[in-house]
Amino acid sequence: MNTLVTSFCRVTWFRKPSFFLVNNTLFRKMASEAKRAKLTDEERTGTLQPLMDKGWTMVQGRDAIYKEFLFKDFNQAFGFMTRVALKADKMDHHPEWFNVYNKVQITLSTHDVSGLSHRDVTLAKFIETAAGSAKDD
Ligand SMILES: C[C@H](O)[C@H](O)[C@H]1CNC2=NC(N)=NC(=O)C2=N1
Repeated sequence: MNTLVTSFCRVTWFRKPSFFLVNNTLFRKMASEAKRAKLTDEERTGTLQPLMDKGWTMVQGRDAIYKEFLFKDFNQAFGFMTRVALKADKMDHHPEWFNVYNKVQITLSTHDVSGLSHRDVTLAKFIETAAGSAKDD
């Protein structure tokens, strides 16, 4: 725990769980709840379109996104899944996925709000990067 005190403000930062107090107002928790709130219509246009351009599609009958990834072999696919799994656990946000040999099918949605949230967008962006680097394995 770290505390910074100036004449007008007192900031206390807790490492685990990571949140901070500014003049006794709890911040990180609010930010974390906002990340798990359902995306608004305005947020969807800005954040989902770049993912759709990369091949993500909306799941029929569900507020969720989906993409299939193909790799050279199982080794490459599993390397990719390992990177994603570590990130997902750090975020406390887990994908629904299915793997056979070199194929990984991924559905992202936020179960707590029964729909898409900022966490899905963050994880999808990470997945795109991880898929790119897995091809170098
Ligand atoms: C208790 C725990 O924080 C929740 O169950 C987390 C775990 N991982 C999760 N993953 C996903 N995709 N959606 C969630 O709402 C979610 N919630």
